[in-house]
Amino acid sequence: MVETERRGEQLISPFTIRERKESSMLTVHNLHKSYQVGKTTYEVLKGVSLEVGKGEFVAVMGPSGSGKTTLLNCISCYIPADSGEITLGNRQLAKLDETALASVRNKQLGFVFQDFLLLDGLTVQQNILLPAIIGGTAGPAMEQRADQLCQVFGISAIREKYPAEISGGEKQRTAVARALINNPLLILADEPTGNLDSKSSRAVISSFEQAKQSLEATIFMVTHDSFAASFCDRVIILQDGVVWRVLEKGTLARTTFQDQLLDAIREMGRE
Ligand SMILES: Nc1ncnc2c1ncn2[C@@H]1O[C@H](COP(=O)(O)OP(=O)(O)OP(=O)(O)O)[C@@H](O)[C@H]1O
Repeated sequence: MVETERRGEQLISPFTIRERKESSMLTVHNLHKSYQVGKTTYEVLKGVSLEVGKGEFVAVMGPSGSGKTTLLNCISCYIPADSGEITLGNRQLAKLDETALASVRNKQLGFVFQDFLLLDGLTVQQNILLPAIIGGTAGPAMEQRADQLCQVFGISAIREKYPAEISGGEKQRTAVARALINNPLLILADEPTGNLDSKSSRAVISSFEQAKQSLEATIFMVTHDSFAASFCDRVIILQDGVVWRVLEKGTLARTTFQDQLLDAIREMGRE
């Protein structure tokens, strides 16, 4: 019998997820995660299943406390899930030891954080090379890749400058270039437009679009921002630790897709 689970209005079949695995960069299957606070156990992820295909730009939205950051932290290998499967490329994360997980974090994942976390004492080029330096792969080939990334993101002219000497938009593009230096399987972005005005948010999203188009990057972004999410191929909405709905952009205009997202969020609030 084919096992299915009803999550809000969405019917999820584990077999649908497995069938699509061939082109998947990330597969999350029936993920559970609880936190223990004193004697109380809080179940935060209650069976999350989702899939991100190679070259897709996917957002996760949902109300505060719905489990978005917890999900991201499990995928990032920062916290262990209680049960379920996370597969990155063709590797199941639960089967890896600490050393292998550290290597996945450094070489196969790229991170973009809300405040970008550039190191003030390093130039733009050195910041971009940082994951390669940490991973022990820095050298002429990586320096060449850093130069290529600077070209892709239009920051070649400022590569010898320090973060204090460049604009906010240039910092954001540097952070996205850094996330791509190791040619990761997946970029994980946690509220990358969270503290930004609309012009700077657009700059971040343009960097992701550029990464997707020029470098076939796969991007998984947690956001509260329907404007940022409306540029994505797909938006996964979490509610109370489960996938409530998945919206596909398809051929819709960005503004129409954003309206659909806002309608869905309003509908969720009425339930
Ligand atoms: N380390 C922890 N220990 C105990 N409870 C936690 C811990 N981290 C998160 N939680 C709880 O788990 C729930 C989900 O948190 P999470 O940060 O994943 O939600 P979120 O959807 O990212 O929220 P937000 O949009 O506000 O960032 C919340 O109720 C939170 O208080």
